[in-house]
Amino acid sequence: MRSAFPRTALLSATRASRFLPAYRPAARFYSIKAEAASHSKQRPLDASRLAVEETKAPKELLKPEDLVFGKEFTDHMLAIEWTKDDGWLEPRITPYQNLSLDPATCVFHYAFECFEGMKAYKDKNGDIRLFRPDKNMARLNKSAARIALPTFEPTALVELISKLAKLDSRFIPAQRGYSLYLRPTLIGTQSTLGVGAPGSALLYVIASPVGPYYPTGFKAVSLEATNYAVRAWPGGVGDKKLGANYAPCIVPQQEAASRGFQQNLWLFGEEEYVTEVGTMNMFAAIKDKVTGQKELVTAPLDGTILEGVTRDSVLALARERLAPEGWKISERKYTMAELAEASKEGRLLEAFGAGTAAIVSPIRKISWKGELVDCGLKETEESGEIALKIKEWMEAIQYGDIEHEWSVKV
Ligand SMILES: Cc1ncc(COP(=O)(O)O)c(C=O)c1O
Repeated sequence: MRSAFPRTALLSATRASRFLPAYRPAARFYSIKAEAASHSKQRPLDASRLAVEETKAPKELLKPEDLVFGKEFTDHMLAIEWTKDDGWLEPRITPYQNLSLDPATCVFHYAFECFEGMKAYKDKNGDIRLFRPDKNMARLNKSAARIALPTFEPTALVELISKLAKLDSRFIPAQRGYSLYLRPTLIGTQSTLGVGAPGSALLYVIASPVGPYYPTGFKAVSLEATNYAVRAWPGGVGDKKLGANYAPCIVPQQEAASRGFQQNLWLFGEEEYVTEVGTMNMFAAIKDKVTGQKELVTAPLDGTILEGVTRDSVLALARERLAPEGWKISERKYTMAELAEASKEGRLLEAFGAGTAAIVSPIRKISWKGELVDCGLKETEESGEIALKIKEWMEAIQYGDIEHEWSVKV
């Protein structure tokens, strides 16, 4: 494979000797003394210090149609250690490899972990593009700050991720619908059972080539509204992308699946506000009972939903392109009862989830309190008009068919 890097960026022999078969975080050398040390010497994340060790055993590429989400990983990974004493150490791109962590490492005990999900796309000229990476960086920093992990310079991490995406670009099939899913992950690595702010951390990024979410076109999903468990609450951490938010969601998801529903819909409070669909933000297109005004509505950022990058993009595109056609675009609280009433009266035009993985995921029915709320699709339809339009608009930007400030060529 041709190097995407100038020779000068390659590791010198002495630096290379620091590479062990697995990462051995500086955490194990972290001492109590370090805790008392001043923060003044902390170095910021600096992309210019990147050291690259290219793999000597490039993986065989799978056929695009055989890709399964999150199962295959590229040849390389990016890793940057942080210590309270020194700040961010030298970023490294190395062959994809195991981590080596002490069993007492705080991430395993107290869930010092946050992550991001973002994608790199190959455009028609073969150039690699990231979609709104600044948004993912901002969210990762917010998540990190909430759980006492270090924050970083967003532009430096985008630069480093860009280098990883470029180096492993052969893994991104050129066909439409394919992309490279990037998973920046930040963990506390201090080895201690004491509960406190980690004195060391590891920020790493792995990359997984992925195919279209709906290889044969949209397939509308049916949901089960969950009102016996709560995903997030005001003042909690449901608006941060912490690993700890995800494991508790699996049982309600399994419950929904056991009754034949593909996803669960998270409701909140006695009012049963609609919040999120599984791991997507939720949108509904409703006609007003009195005025007939068409409204695209999604829950507000009140701490009970994740601040989705797709949600923000859908809102921006809708405000730009649907509002002039007479649509009202709203971020407001709405309830399951409101959806059920609109459905009964034929005013629920369509509903869909929105997230990085699928862009939009049309919804056919929602099971709620023993009734099936119809979300406006005809038997023969798998998507409503708005969801379809939004998917097309988003893809045109992501794949660089049109130049747009959201699509960052690396
Ligand atoms: C809980 C939750 N909500 C919403 C989203 C959608 O966010 P985004 O559009 O940034 O992918 C995700 C996906 O990451 C999620 O995990």
